[in-house]
Amino acid sequence: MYQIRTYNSIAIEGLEQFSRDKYEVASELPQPDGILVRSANLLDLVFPQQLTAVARAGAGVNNVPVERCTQQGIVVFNTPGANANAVKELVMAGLLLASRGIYTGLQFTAGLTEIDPKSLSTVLEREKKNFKGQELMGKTLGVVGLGAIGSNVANMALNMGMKVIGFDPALSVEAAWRLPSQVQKAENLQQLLGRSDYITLHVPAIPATKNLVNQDTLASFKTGARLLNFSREAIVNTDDVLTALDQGKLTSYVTDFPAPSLMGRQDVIAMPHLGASTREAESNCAIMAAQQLVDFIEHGNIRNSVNFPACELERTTGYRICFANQNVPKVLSHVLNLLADQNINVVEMLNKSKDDIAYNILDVESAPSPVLLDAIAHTEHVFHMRSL
Ligand SMILES: NC(=O)c1ccc[n+]([C@@H]2O[C@H](COP(=O)([O-])OP(=O)(O)OC[C@H]3O[C@@H](n4cnc5c(N)ncnc54)[C@H](O)[C@@H]3O)[C@@H](O)[C@H]2O)c1
Ligand SMILES: O=C(O)CC[C@@H](O)C(=O)O
Repeated sequence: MYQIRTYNSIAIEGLEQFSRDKYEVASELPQPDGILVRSANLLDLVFPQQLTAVARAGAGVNNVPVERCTQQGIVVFNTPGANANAVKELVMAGLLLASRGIYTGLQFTAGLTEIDPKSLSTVLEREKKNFKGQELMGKTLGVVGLGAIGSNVANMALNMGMKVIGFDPALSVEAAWRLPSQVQKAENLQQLLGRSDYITLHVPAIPATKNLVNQDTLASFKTGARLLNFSREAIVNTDDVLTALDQGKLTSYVTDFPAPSLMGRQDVIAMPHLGASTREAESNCAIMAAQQLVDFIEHGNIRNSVNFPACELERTTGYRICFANQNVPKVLSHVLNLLADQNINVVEMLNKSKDDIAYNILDVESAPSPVLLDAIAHTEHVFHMRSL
């Protein structure tokens, strides 16, 4: 039996991907083969010896120690795009909340519980001037990060009659194809910031994006701009945003990742990390993460890993050897020689690399002996090996 340890509540549709005759799935398992996680912080977790994979049911992997996983031969998966629509829809709500007096207006009407019913309509009509807003149509939205979410947001904004300008220095070819041609491409971040009435952030939390919005970049914002952060808290310097709000440089800040100092302000719309909290997104992410785990644990196939190369081979024989090694010459040829020395024929093989890591799947005609497997596992530069 394989063991899968869950670190958050995972949608049932995902858990159903693990057949009961092969898997034990629970939140308390000491020696898991795989981990399934959403936002739980694994940064300080000591990984058990036999752990081979961590699957993040979601996009951001800043809660997983990816580099340490790589060093230990642990494959980290995420689920690109699986919750993008859910986030896009909440960004749409965020744009409206930043534009109209919805939030303050709701607070006002909710406070009218004691009012004389006969005067209600008079009071509402008299006070509504306090909650006047502006329309989105014709305004410019700056989208920072044009991946799965950013490109969806760009599309949605165009459909709402906004102009859209985008910035993404590492846009993938796939994401570029998804992007509507009407999205203007900013040459740099400053150009985007200077032209946008609304700015929405859709970048990963990585060292390069830490404090992306800070005192200096805020200086490039249009006076009165509105900022939306559905990415991560670390991307924005909260103190600098508070100063910009106090000085009127920013009109409002909508965030799914509020810091304590933002609470209770009328110009901050703070949400409790709700971006991916829809039935559909939770189900999509859980199914995708679970299927990727199963395919890796049972067949060694790698799809949507953030630290290992994509490597998928349909099974051609009953004996499969998978191994990972530092991406240096002669490792694969050495392993092939070991197999040849034992008269083991390779029927199909795939070798892929990503940065410093190479990963190999070898389908062989006959069963490799434990001694041979041991020799492969101890080949110089090989740091992970499984016989499946
Ligand atoms: N609020 C939520 O619940 C929620 C849900 C999903 C994702 N997220 C966050 O949103 C982030 C983006 O998600 P995604 O699915 O669009 O990921 P993605 O990988 O598809 O897109 C991220 C894009 O950001 C770009 N990028 C990286 N650094 C950049 C920089 N300095 N400037 C501009 N662009 C840059 C990348 O090239 C990529 O195209 C995630 O990493 C996660 O932190 C939040
Ligand atoms: O699991 C969640 O609720 C949030 C996931 C989200 O932050 C992500 O990065 O995909």
